[in-house]
Amino acid sequence: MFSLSSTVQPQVTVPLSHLINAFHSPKNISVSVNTSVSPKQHRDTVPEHEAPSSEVIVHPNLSYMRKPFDPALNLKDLGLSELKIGQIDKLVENLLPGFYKDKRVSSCWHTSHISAQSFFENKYGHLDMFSTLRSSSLYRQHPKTLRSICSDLQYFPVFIQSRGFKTLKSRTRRLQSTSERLAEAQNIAPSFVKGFLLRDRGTDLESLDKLMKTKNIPEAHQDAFKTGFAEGFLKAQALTQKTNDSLRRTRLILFVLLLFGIYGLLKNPFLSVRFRTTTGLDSAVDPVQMKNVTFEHVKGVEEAKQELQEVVEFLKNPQKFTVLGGKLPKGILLVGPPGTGKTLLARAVAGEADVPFYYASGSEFDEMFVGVGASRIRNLFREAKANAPCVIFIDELDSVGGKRIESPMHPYSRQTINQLLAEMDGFKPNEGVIIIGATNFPEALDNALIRPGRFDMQVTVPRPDVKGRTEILKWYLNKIKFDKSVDPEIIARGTVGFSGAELENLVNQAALKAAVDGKEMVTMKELEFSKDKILMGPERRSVEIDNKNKTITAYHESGHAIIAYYTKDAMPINKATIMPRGPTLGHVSLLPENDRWNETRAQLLAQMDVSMGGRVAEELIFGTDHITTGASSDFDNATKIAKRMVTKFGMSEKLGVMTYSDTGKLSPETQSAIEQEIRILLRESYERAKHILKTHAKEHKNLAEALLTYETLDAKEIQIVLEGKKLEVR
Ligand SMILES: Nc1ncnc2c1ncn2[C@@H]1O[C@H](COP(=O)(O)OP(=O)(O)OP(=O)(O)O)[C@@H](O)[C@H]1O
Ligand SMILES: [Zn+2]
Repeated sequence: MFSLSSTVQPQVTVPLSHLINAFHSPKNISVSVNTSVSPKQHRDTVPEHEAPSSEVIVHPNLSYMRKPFDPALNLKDLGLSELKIGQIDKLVENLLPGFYKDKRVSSCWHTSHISAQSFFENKYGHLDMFSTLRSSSLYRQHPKTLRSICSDLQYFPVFIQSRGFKTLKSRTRRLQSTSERLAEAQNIAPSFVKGFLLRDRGTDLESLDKLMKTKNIPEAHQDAFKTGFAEGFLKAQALTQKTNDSLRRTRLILFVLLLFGIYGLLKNPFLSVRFRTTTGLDSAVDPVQMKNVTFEHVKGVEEAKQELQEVVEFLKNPQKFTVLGGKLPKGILLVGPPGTGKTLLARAVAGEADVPFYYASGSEFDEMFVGVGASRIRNLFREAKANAPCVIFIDELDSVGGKRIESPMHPYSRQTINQLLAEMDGFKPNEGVIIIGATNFPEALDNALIRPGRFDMQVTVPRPDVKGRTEILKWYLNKIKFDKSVDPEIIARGTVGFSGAELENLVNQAALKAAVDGKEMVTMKELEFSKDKILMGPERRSVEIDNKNKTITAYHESGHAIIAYYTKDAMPINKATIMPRGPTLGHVSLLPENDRWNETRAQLLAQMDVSMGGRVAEELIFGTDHITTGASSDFDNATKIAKRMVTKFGMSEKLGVMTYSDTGKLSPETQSAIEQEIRILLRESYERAKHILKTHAKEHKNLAEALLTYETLDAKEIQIVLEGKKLEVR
């Protein structure tokens, strides 16, 4: 493996400004108002209502609803943004005499009980007349005249900044003005506030008539002026209607929620507990019928399945078992690493016996409130007993039944454990309730829990062996489309230590990769790809590696490969690549023929030699001055093996068949003897690797060149190159 040391690791950096732009540009494009209001200011201002300006409409649910941005609707330019509602009334009254009276009455209008200054306000609230004015046809006909009217209006005594940034201060100031206050009052404030806000409205305006006269709007155009207003009105009306509808809806929802809250409070003063109790418990005591999951679905854990088989028989017919006086365990503890199928097994037990399955996670019972965890346990068991025979499954049993000292973090854990113990003691073996607990740390469990009569049967669910992994891979491969050439066993051999869940993920990722690449079927290539991805992190195709580093990596990796190929006890090669992945620039993967339960001295030495191959290659090809940092993890690996050989496996003649566990506590002589032995093993290994690479210099060169051309070579291709044959062009 050619590992990247942190000093040379190239980093992909995204300039901060790009990020900022990426986050902000959409907002900036759509609207300029309020984007820079800080969250605090939001909090301070949201209970009130944002003055309806032409761009932003704020709902009480605090979400901003924006009309699509229309650059033509810029009130500020017109000088109309600072207009009072009373002024609008006058304007309309003058422009369209009788307009209010004649207007069609919408079916859902409602009477305000606080009278506003005009009928229009009472009925429609505050409208932004001037945006509608601008969008009307009149504006297009008389842009100049209208603009000057508007600029006159600007000098009316109102001090409202309706665009730009909003501050708390400007907000308060705005509240003292009238038109927006009205709008706010109508939209969100309760009626007594409305009364208060409306009291001091005072608007005495010059009539628009006068204005029109001073601005000399010709007679003939006054009709058009009015029509323009009418058009604008209708548009604005529709908009207000929409806003009001949604406001009403939100208010209704809030009201209902409030009612619920009050009801809860009346029923139980400890509101939060009650809420959590009911919701949490309901979910805990809902049984799931697990007919569809059977032992057939759980692969690679044959022993566990066999042990659980008798539990299934018992659940099918509890009486039959107890007639003879035999006792079945009440509780079964499934012990194993995460993702090995413990939950699946428990479900399969219920499914096989065709009984209800109650699932609960230990962490659900861990409560800050007194008695809640315990009462959940009580409810769970009550439900289960009523529906026996059944299976109760408690995942993460250690988080409820752990040996905890009472800590402030888990104040009532003791109570919860005691409740669990009491419940388990409280029913008879033939009642037909089986409790299955799962844990990754059996040693963390409270001793009281594993006494006879409680969780007294332990079933280990280990990580699958190569046979188990093959079965699991086959099982999940059968759910996707895969090529005939796929050999699950090869993948299984390369995935030592994978759990069932990880293997499922591997197959899934391969399927995704095939889909992304537009393939019709999953092949070995995708499976290998996703295996490497899970083992080593994603490929880093975007990383630009210069030719010099590529060449070094190619020789380094072929060094490993050549040693592996020509050393008798080394594992067979599976693949060599110079594709950067995770923290590495390239790697060679070897595949044990089988899971190795034991390793011989020769095998360990061979592993060390293969590790040395990378650095030796660099030294031989580029010279001592040009060796790189890329071999550090190789040396780690080799040193670990050598150390274990000396201190654990009794494989050093000098130190004999003895183990040395805590090397720090040994005498200085012994320590230095151990160091000496490790050093010798490593040096000899280095020399062996050098010898092989010198002998096969030609093959080494060929392989490195093939890697530079093809980036990745599989076992067969490596063999072809090393036999001196030509690779087929891919
Ligand atoms: N042996 C297996 N056979 C088939 N599928 C498996 C196996 N092990 C795990 N899986 C798959 O992985 C998923 C997760 O496994 P499961 O939740 O049963 O693991 P677990 O041991 O309960 O893990 P945890 O300890 O994290 O709760 C399962 O739903 C299943 O799809
Ligand atoms: Zn290496």
